[in-house]
Amino acid sequence: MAVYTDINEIDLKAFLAQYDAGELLSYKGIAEGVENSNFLLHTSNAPLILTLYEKRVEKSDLPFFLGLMHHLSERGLNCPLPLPRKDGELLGELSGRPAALISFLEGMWLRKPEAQHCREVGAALARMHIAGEGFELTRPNALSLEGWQMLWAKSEARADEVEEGLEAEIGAELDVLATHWPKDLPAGVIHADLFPDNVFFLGDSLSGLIDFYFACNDILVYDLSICLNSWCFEKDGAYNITKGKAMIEGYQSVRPLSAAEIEALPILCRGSALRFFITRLYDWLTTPAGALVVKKDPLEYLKKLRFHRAVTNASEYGLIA
Ligand SMILES: Nc1ncnc2c1ncn2[C@@H]1O[C@H](COP(=O)(O)OP(=O)(O)OP(=O)(O)O)[C@@H](O)[C@H]1O
Ligand SMILES: N[C@@H](CCO)C(=O)O
Repeated sequence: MAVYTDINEIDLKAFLAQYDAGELLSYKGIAEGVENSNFLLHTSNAPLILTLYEKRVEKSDLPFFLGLMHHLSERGLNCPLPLPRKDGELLGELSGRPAALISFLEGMWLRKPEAQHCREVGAALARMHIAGEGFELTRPNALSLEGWQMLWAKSEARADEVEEGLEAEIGAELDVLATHWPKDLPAGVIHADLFPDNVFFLGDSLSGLIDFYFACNDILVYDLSICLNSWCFEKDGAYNITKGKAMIEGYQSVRPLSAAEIEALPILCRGSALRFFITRLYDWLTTPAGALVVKKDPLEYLKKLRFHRAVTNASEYGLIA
């Protein structure tokens, strides 16, 4: 559940008075999500999402995230649009936390995506990469090689509590990734967390992308590797090559991949599997028992990492040369 910070009606009304958002009719906390506190507001104008940014989001990064949503939305990508206050600022404060109002996107996320949905996600991801061109702010990826090393340093001593032998296995994996991580691939703004719960569909049509709070500048095709990891494996841990093929074809229908990007896919998939393994492991070891948030299973990503380690060629993901 993700309402870490509670709000009261008096403060909320005072907050809303800083916007042209209409009169407050009702509000309720949204249980989904793990990072921030989200509320759905009904006003005499349009419905809105109120987000209170919690501890893992750096306040100094918020102009990047909110500015990016504005930039992408202006370029025709369907994503939430931050509402400016009457003084033009996109960011305010409520209950002692940085807070923003963003437009409500219709749709819901798919619990059981099929290959056709993966194709749409691939195409939408590529459209996002193109729409991100020209965005003037930059943000390095805090969760790339260096960030993984930092989180690992805080977790490695207890890793074997989760599975015997992990300390050695992940230490070796980080060394391989540091040595072989690609350096000269096309880069730009990436979403960096485009999991199924961050993509909305209306029926079978993709209606929008949400949750840009890990967005950053990095290798574009690394973003595709994140989507292959989060959309194209089945619950039993098996890679679904039909979904992978559809996703890559969808991506390439908008932004064809270069030979160098294709060649790098297996190592990028290893990196992105490790990224979610490490953040989940850290949360697993540090979230206090009894916290309201549902902890995500790090071992799901360990399995995926092991799968990618055995991949020798991008064709094993369904890519047809
Ligand atoms: N613009 C929006 N329109 C409609 N619903 C939204 C919007 N933004 C967020 N939500 C709702 O709030 C939920 C949580 O949002 P979000 O994924 O951004 O939270 P989070 O705490 O950053 O989560 P996580 O990083 O775990 O995905 C979404 O699943 C969705 O139900
Ligand atoms: N998508 C991430 C969590 C939040 O960003 C995960 O599944 O580990």
